[in-house]
Amino acid sequence: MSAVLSTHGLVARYGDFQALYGVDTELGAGECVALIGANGAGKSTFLRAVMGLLPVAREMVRLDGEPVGGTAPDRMVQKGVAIVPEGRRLFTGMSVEDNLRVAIDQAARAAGKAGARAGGKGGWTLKRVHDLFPILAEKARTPVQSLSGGQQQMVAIGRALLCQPRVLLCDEISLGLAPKVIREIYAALPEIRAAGTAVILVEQDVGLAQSASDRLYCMLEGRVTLAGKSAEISRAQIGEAYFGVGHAVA
Ligand SMILES: Nc1ncnc2c1ncn2[C@@H]1O[C@H](COP(=O)(O)OP(=O)(O)OP(=O)(O)O)[C@@H](O)[C@H]1O
Repeated sequence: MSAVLSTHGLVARYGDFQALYGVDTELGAGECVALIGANGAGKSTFLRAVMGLLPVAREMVRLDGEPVGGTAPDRMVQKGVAIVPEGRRLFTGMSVEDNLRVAIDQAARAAGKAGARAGGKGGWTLKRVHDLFPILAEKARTPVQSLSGGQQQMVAIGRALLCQPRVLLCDEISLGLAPKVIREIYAALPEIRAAGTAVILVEQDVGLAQSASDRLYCMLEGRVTLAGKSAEISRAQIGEAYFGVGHAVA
């Protein structure tokens, strides 16, 4: 597999506390990889470390083979990596459309063409985001804080897509949402991948993670304890990797 993104012995710390202990992963072009694991396993830390939100050594993260570890997040966006962060982090007080336009402007600046329409590799435009999540067109003028959690998540995903990513990092996009809304959001994944964007999904719902992904990694206490094709991994294997030997997932 030629990896679009890979990590090599990725180590991350919060001060004296070590949260990741040498994490090796690979993400193929257009692939969807799920990252599962119990609370505190290090999943969000992994995404933060990849995105340049935590200091890591250059060689520990590669994008198309180029060492990019520790590159500032705005530069990572320019290089084609976008994140849907835990908690969404929308610009409250701004409308749905203005939230999305921030990303369009950012992508245009990154492309060095002032005022250019979003025209990066993924070709994501406001219209395509509206096609993906029609409710965002209906609510274009609505302040984001008035939206439901699911609608806010759609804005967060749309905003990330408008950065024209080749790699999309999603942190717990189903958290706190109703099953119907989760299905709507996950239904967008095939189209995102069809646009050539590879996805890393951090997901607490193991069944959802497994069904949505090509491959998965399970983490426990800052280490990868299981890696393989999602369709081939058994619940017993996941149970052991998730909690340590001797446990099972329901
Ligand atoms: N800002 C921080 N400062 C110090 N320690 C942190 C910080 N953020 C996370 N940690 C610690 O790092 C470890 C990994 O946390 P992380 O948030 O990456 O886990 P996670 O797998 O994403 O779990 P969750 O599903 O709860 O978000 C945990 O022990 C957590 O307490």
